Amino acid sequence: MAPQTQPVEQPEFDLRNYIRNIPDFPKPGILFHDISPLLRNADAWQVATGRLARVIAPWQPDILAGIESRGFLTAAPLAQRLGCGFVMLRKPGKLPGETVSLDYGLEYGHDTLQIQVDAIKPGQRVVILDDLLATGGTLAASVQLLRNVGAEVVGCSVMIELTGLHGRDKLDIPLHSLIHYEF
Ligand SMILES: O=P(O)(O)OC[C@H]1O[C@H](OP(=O)(O)OP(=O)(O)O)[C@H](O)[C@@H]1O
Ligand SMILES: Nc1ncnc2[nH]cnc12
Repeated sequence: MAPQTQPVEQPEFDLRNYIRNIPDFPKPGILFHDISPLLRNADAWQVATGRLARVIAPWQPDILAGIESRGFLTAAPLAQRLGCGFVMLRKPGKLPGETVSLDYGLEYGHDTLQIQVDAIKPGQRVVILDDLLATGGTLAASVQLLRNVGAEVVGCSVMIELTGLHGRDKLDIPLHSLIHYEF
């Protein structure tokens, strides 16, 4: 087996080359930004998580919260790397024990996220991670849900931001994104 090379962080390493853009998925008119090629390329994944770690570390979080399901992909390994705890924000009916829920509006319809009531100790500093910011409804609801259980939400980070949907306008905390598309 060839020795594993240490991926070097190069500013010119363009993560967009590892995002596959698929028209009309899951519905006509949606351009789906698929992160699967990035996840399966060891160098691209190292570069992406390294860049995320450098942004998140100065926020000095105690906890990284991942939004089901693609938010788990970055939140769990980064929590381990940064010495933080990892907390799950899940879709309804998945978490055992006492939970707190928040309903939020989507472009069409609504959705719900849940957290375990004892997931956060009062005042713990939390950074929220997800794969993608579109309308911002999911992240804005996550901020509120975490505040409802006592968190101090100090920032959020996504791999992809769709700037044309102005999701960041729904947030009152710093948002960092690695890659931008208009839609
Ligand atoms: O900014 P918004 O308009 O709220 O949309 C962004 C959300 O949509 C996707 O989640 P999805 O519900 O598809 O879940 P998944 O990660 O389980 O595929 C994505 O992973 C974000 O969580
Ligand atoms: N355009 C998009 N691509 C990938 N995931 C999404 N989640 C919401 N909108 C999305």
